[in-house]
This record gives sequence, C-alpha cells and structure tokens, in this order.
Amino acid sequence: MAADNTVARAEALLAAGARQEAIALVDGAAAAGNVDALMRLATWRLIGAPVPRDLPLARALLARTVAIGHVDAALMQIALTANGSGGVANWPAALALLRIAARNDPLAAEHLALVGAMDIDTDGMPRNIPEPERLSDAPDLVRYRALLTPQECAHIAGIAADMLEPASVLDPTTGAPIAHPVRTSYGAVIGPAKESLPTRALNHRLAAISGTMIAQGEPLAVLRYTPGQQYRPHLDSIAGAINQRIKTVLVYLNHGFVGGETRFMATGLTIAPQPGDAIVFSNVLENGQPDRSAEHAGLPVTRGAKWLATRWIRATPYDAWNAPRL
Ligand SMILES: O=C(O)CCC(=O)C(=O)O
Ligand SMILES: [Fe+2]
Repeated sequence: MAADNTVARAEALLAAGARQEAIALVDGAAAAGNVDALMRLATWRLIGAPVPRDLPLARALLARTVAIGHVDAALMQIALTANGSGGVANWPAALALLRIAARNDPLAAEHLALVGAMDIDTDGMPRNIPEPERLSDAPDLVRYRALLTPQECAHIAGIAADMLEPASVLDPTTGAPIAHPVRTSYGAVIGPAKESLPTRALNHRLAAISGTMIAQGEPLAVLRYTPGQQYRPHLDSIAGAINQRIKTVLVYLNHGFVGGETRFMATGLTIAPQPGDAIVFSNVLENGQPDRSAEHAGLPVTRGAKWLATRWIRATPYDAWNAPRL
C-alpha cells in the first residue's frame, strides 16, 4: 500500500484532544490493510496510550504488520517473541523469525550473523562461562575479561546511539525533568520492545555470570560520557526498595578515551575500562541490606567518549512493562 498521511492526521487529532476520532481513523485504516496504521496501532498497544496496553494484541497486530512487509515491525516482533512480552519467551521462534527477516533486511542479517557467531544453546543461553578474576571481597567484585566481542559491544552501543538522552531526574516540586545531580552522562535504556536478539543473548550471558535469572535484570542501560561527564560516587542499591538491586554488571564497550575509570570508594580500587570487559559486584550484604562498601564512581572522562552498558539486577523478577518506582 502506498504511503499516505493517515497516521499524521491521527497524530494531529490526538494533539487536538480528539482521541476517539484519532483511534477510529487508525483503526479503520488498519482494518483496510494500511501497514503504517497497523504499526501505529501495535505501538499504541505497547505504550498503553492512547489505548490501554495490551501486549498479546500488540503481538497480533505486529504479526499482521510483518506479513504485509515492515522491517521495524519484524525486529520488534522478534524482540517480544524472545523475551516473552505478551506471550511465553520463545528463543527458537524468535530465531526462526529473524532468519526470515534477514532475507530482505540487512539489519536483520547483521543480527543473525552476530547471534550465529555466539556460543549459545538452542534457547539462546551461553554454553560456557569464562572464569572470573576476583578483584575484591568487600565489596564482592569480580571481572570477566573480554566477555563481549568488539562486534557485540558495537551492536549494543549502536542501538543506544539512536536513543541517547541527558541524564535527568524529575524536579520534586514542579515535576519537570532537571539535570541529574549525580550522573552527567547521556544514556538510553534498551527496553523490551528494542531488545534485539543479540541483546537478548547478551542479557542471558550477563545473567549467567552474575548467577541470576534473566528476569531479574532491569532493561540494559547504556551510558555515554564525553569530556567532563562523570558518575559521582553512589550506591546502586535503593534505600527502602522492596525489590532491591542486589547486583550490578558493568560492561565497557569501547576504547579511545582518557579517564572514565570505575572507582570503588571504600578500597580505592580503580578499574581501567577495557572494551568487552565486564565487572560484577554485589550491592547488598548477606542479610540483603545495602552494602556501603559497594559505593563507586565513574571518574570524569577527559578526552574522547566512554560507552558503558549497565545491568542493574533485582532480588526478584523485574517487570519492565509495569516498572514500579522502586
Ligand atoms: O561509569 C562507570 O564506570 C560507573 C557506572 C555506574 O556506576 C552505574 O552504571 O551504575
Ligand atoms: Fe553505579
């Protein structure tokens, strides 16, 4: 179907407060097989606005969108299939969909090649976990050298590059976003609809090296620090959290910058980022309470740009679709 302006007209209606008309317009076009309208309906069902969130329905709409031919819809369908959003997590089905998408889409072909190069089983789980190097006992901290290949690092950074935003917090009085007081880097979160199959496999790898279930991980966050930017000393644990951040995995994604070491304040231990290296540390003591000795910082970058992926891991499964505030 030729491109038309149905979705743009619906956006204008939404902006003007005509919600029902906007929905009716897109519904009608989608029923008539308009691929952009179908894609928009699917994303509305994922976002939960201006219609209620319905993940299984979003999946069904995406499947129809893919059948007509829509590259982004295919990659989203693959992500949701692999991570079980709106259904049961099904790696083999996601891989089969990626094989089909890769026939026509160079980006999907790249994802397939990345996954094909990994040492994983038929469920996308790593077959071998390398031996860690212990860096300290208090805090409980280990390092895995070259856990990610340069291609894997570039893949993660590439997904995030399109979504980077300055770190912000909400002003408690006005509710408006203001500069984050502790972290000055730019960042992006690779949420469940953007979790490419290579990212999913890497998240399995990060779960394996941290001895946790993949479902405990918050969506992978990617940070980019340019000169002067830093992550001031902080704890990753959250005071009073019901579902505590028990562990953190940091993966250094690149080289070609100066500064940006990770420092643990209690010991002074300072880690020089090497691309592909991962560190894993515990943010809680054996009794589950926050471990003050896990306080750490990302030192200022003085030249170039530092890219880093962070996986904050909770005590119990974390639902990224219905994330609680703590
Ligand atoms: O940039 C770093 O080295 C530290 C990052 C960090 O502390 C975090 O992501 O929680
Ligand atoms: Fe941190």
